[in-house]
This record gives sequence, structure tokens and C-alpha cells, in this order.
Amino acid sequence: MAVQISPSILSADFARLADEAARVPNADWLHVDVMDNHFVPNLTLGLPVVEALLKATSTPIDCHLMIEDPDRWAPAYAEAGAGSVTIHAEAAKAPVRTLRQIRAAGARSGFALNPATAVEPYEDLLPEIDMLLLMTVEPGFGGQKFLDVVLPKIRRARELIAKHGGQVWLQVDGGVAADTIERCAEAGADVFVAGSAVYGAADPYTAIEHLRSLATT
Ligand SMILES: O=C(CO)[C@@H](O)[C@H](O)COP(=O)(O)O
Repeated sequence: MAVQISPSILSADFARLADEAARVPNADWLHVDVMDNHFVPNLTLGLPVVEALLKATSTPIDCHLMIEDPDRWAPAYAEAGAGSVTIHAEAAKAPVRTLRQIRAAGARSGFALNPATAVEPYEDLLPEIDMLLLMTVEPGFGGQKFLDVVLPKIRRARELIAKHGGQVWLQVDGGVAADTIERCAEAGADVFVAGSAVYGAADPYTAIEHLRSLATT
């Protein structure tokens, strides 16, 4: 699959989100981090802001729910029009039902694992998942250092995905930048979330194209 870049608006100016979305017309997705200050120690935004963003941009929205009760909230993000909705393994109590509800509402179903969560126990869930997200930092904040301890898990996840037909996208999120993206791509990732590497750059458009070319092998 072609490399996809999903800039994280966590590093954008929250007072000007529509303008910030317009600065990255070459993004494949706009990555929106929903944090509730319970599952992670940070508070960002929720459904009303996502609904407003959906009206403000034609770029598909990739919602990453870092919240305590994703089973309760994920279907609403999909029904609102998010193109992809990702729930966390560590938070979901009924992941199969919730992943199916996301798909039934017309979005791609995403399933995320924190750095210390192994992928093997979730192999049987792969048919329910459109995108597996491997966190390459502890979730909660942008601008953290990439955890290269996750690289073997990216390789393992790619093997498991191939075993199940290869349809599942493999996303990495956290510390993805010009000096780390090639290692992620080499390990098997194909969807790259980048916050500070895009919105911290003088020219986010060019930063995306640079990351895309580095990841395209
Ligand atoms: O989910 C998260 C953080 O929890 C990410 O989406 C960050 O927003 C990525 O930021 P950078 O590490 O790329 O600056």
C-alpha cells in the first residue's frame, strides 16, 4: 500500500484549527487526538470540535480515542463522519462489538496498542480491524522521543497482518520524524502520524512530502 501521512493536530494551534487543517492539503488524513485526562494525563477536545472540523476540511479525519470509555463514544465519532476511529486495547471492554459498530457507521475501525502492550493476544481480532495503531511513545503528549523498543513489535505486527491477508493498515504514532520514519517503514508501518515534525516545521506541506519520500522505499 502507498505510504500515508496523518499530521496530528495536537501540535497545531488549537485556536485556529480550520486554518491549521488548510495548511496540510497534501495530508492523507488529519489525525485528531481525543484525550479525556483519565486514560491519559492530558485533556484535548471531543465530539463537538470534531464535528466542527469535519465541516471545515475535506481531508478525512482519523480520530484516535485516548479515553477511558471508548465503547461508549466511538460509534458517535463514526456516525459524525470521521473516516477512521481508533480505540485502545487497554481501555475497550467490548472491543469486538465496538469495532463492528465503527464499521457499521461507515468508518474504518482502528485498534491501538500502547508501547508495552503485546500484539500477539490480539491476532484473532485482526479480521475486525482496518488499521492497527502501534504507539511509539507513551500516549498523552506530542513532542516525545521515539521509543525504538517498539520496532520489533512493528515487525511482528506486519507478519501477523500478512498471515491474515495483508489488508490491515499499520499505523505508528509518536516521535515519528525525519530521523525515525525510515526505521518504522522498514519494519512494516505504512501509515505515519506526525505532530511536531509537521506542525513544528516552518512549512508543513514540505515537511509532509519529505516524510513521505523518506518512508517510500
Ligand atoms: O497520540 C499522540 C500522543 O499521545 C500523538 O498523536 C502525538 O500528537 C504525536 O506527536 P509527535 O510525537 O509526532 O510530536
